[in-house]
Amino acid sequence: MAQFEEVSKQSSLHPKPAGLVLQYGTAGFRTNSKHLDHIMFRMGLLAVLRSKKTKATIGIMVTASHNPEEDNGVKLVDPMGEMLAAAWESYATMLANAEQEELISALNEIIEKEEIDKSQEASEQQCQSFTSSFGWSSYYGLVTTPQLHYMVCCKNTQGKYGDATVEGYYKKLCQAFTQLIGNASNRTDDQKHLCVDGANGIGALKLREMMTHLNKGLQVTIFNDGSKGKLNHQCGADFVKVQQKPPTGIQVNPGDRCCSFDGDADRIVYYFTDSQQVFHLLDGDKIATLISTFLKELLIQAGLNLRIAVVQTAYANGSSTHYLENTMNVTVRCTKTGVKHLHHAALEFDVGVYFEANGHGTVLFSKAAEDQIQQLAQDSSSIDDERKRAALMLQSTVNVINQTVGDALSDMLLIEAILAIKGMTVEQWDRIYTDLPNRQLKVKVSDRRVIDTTDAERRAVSPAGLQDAIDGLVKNYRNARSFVRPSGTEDVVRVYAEADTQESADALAHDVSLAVYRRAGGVGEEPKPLHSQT
Ligand SMILES: CC(=O)N[C@H]1[C@@H](OP(=O)(O)O)O[C@H](CO)[C@@H](O)[C@@H]1O
Ligand SMILES: [Mg+2]
Repeated sequence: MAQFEEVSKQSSLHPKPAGLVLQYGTAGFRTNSKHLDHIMFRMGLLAVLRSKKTKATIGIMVTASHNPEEDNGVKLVDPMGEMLAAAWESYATMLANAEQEELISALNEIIEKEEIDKSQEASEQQCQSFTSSFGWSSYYGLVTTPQLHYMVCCKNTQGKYGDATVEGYYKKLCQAFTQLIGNASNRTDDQKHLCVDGANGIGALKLREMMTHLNKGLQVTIFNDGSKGKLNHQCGADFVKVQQKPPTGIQVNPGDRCCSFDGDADRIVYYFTDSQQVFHLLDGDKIATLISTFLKELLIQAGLNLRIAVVQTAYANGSSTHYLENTMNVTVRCTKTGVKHLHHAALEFDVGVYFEANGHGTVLFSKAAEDQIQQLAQDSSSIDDERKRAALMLQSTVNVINQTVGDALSDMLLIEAILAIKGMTVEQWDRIYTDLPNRQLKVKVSDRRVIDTTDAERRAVSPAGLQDAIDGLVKNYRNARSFVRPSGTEDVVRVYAEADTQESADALAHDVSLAVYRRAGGVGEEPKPLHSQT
């Protein structure tokens, strides 16, 4: 058929480097940008098929996220703004790795398996979309990843979620924020002030745009705004979380409230240094705790009987899980690493707060929850002032949140509003519970797939004996926990350990790294005791 000839011709202009094999991982394809030309072309093809299948607009995001500048990535966004459906991830991998001459049959295989309409009319449309720059319905240029997710959802819900423009996004979020902080008593300029590390990425530019809609409800100083530093280099949310220290390029005075975005602004972590110059990190777990506590209190005040839960991964600090379950009485679920797993689990509740410890997260409200909140907020009859006020705050909270995906800008507005309403300082927030000291390490092995895990990645089922070894090591420390899993985005095995002291956490992480090295085919030098490794 004509369109396939055209695809063949075009694809030869974007050849696949010989021998290159890539996998659509946790966050799409990601590698050095030099090797991604054919991937971009082929993901355009896949997006057309996905759009045909779902009869909806599909998003394509090109981003390095939290990775170094020379890396890049591409991922597709499904109709409601969620991550690409799992079955299609394997189609993406198949298309990406097909040799030039296999590309058409790979496309045909997808078309057949998914029963995509091949009628004449559909073929003509398909042909047009295949060949005319893949038929972009909108090209948004530079936006944050969550802004794209948001706009895809707006497009496919005929504007019910909001206007499918960046302007519409700012208006919706900022209006909700302004309404929310109407509930905060008079704040000083100091209390309104926040230092933001933009990771030299798109978040810095977009925050600056958003500020013009905020009407002085928040004052920010933006560091690492991309005017000189390199993307994610010694800065950004991932650096701050993993290194447990402030980014370079930011002036932090004791007590200043600071936050870092990652390069595409879908992650956020907060931090401050105290008067002793000690650094305190408020990561995804502390954020989930702050938000879920706020929501739970409002639900009680509003008299709404809705099921609220927090979804975490095995990387969540044990103290956060303990606090949520035992002090807050909130249901906690643990899923595998990767936002799509958390998102999926959060959908099972009326109010599902999900955060990875690294600061990627959001809140999902069920249709029933939104309806009940809305009804109560609009009820002008008999409900008392407290219930009404709580319902209105819940309504604004729903609107300030980007439910499609974790969003640094939206999360930041919500956190700032909660702190303002509660009159809470960053130190008070930090004192809600104390993190268990922890350590993350990486071990290189010849094939990380030899490690298979179960129980939301908390236990290794292979290679034989590894889990027993880990269990034995954990027993040597107090309040200790450790697990290992193959990374989905890097060619390493990740080791996590926590214990009562930093020394113990470091020692346990090292012990477990050695066990992985010895039992799972470690390559290179044996892991050395800590402080020589990061
Ligand atoms: C420990 C950790 O932070 N892992 C990250 C990282 O996945 P790995 O599979 O661990 O490489 O990148 C993912 C994509 O951004 C993110 O979802 C996940 O949380
Ligand atoms: Mg990111």
